[in-house]
Amino acid sequence: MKIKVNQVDYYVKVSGRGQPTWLLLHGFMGSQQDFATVAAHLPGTIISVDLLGHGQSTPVDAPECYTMPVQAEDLRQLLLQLSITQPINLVGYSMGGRLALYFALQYPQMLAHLFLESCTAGIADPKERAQRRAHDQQQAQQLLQAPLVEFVDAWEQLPLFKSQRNLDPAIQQQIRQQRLAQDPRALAASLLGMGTGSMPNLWPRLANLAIPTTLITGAKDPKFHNLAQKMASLLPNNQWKEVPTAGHNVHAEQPTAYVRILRESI
Ligand SMILES: C=C(O[C@H]1C=C[C@H](C(=O)CCC(=O)O)[C@@H](C(=O)O)[C@@H]1O)C(=O)O
Repeated sequence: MKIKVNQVDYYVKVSGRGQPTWLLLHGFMGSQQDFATVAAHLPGTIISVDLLGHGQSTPVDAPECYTMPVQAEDLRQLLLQLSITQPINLVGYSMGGRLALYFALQYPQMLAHLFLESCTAGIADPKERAQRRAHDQQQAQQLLQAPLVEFVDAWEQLPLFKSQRNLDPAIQQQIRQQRLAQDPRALAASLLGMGTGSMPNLWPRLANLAIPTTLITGAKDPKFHNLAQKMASLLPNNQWKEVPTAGHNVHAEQPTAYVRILRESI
């Protein structure tokens, strides 16, 4: 179904019923389809959303619409429109994890449990942050000037996704087709508006996040293993679950282990 929030039509899929309630946030170039397998094996009510500019939600090419404050407020209003009044379990993967972390810091009263899969709290060092922002801007320009297929081809070669080559070819193709179906203008705006180089530095705020938090990483993703290790040292109420045979996208590579972590953590 489509839910209008601040002139944006968000595509939302609601499955199951009763408690607990889950909200699942996909990653960059993803959609609610990413979590279809996971959603089918969770108890209660599962809300999957196509984030702004992704999937079937309105493609907007204004970067200022993609900032974390705007997107987190949109998600808050979306939950209110769905009459969600009980604290929910919020699950975010990669870009969706960065947004989930920001949402948790802004609206802690709305959450029962926070799950952060393969994500970061931003970049604290100003020089590193500027370098990343420049990289995000360069990638945004490529999205605007070159065929999307060239961007997707390069993206698939990132070290984070090397372990995905062990996936069933049909699943690999599904992930690829989902990326190719995105609106490149919206993807560029997303990178500029809330890319890792643009998002607020949330590291100083982690010590104040009292919500039970579960960090999830794949052992074949050293970069985000190290980020999770640093987050685990700062979050006051957390557990860290690492899946030995997975890379960056744990839920796609090891869905059974992933669902077990979610179900056993709440
Ligand atoms: C490449 C890096 O950063 C990107 C990697 C993962 C994030 C993501 O959402 C990937 C989704 C997917 O393709 O499965 C993405 C993000 O958080 O927006 C990052 O830009 C890196 O080395 O940090």
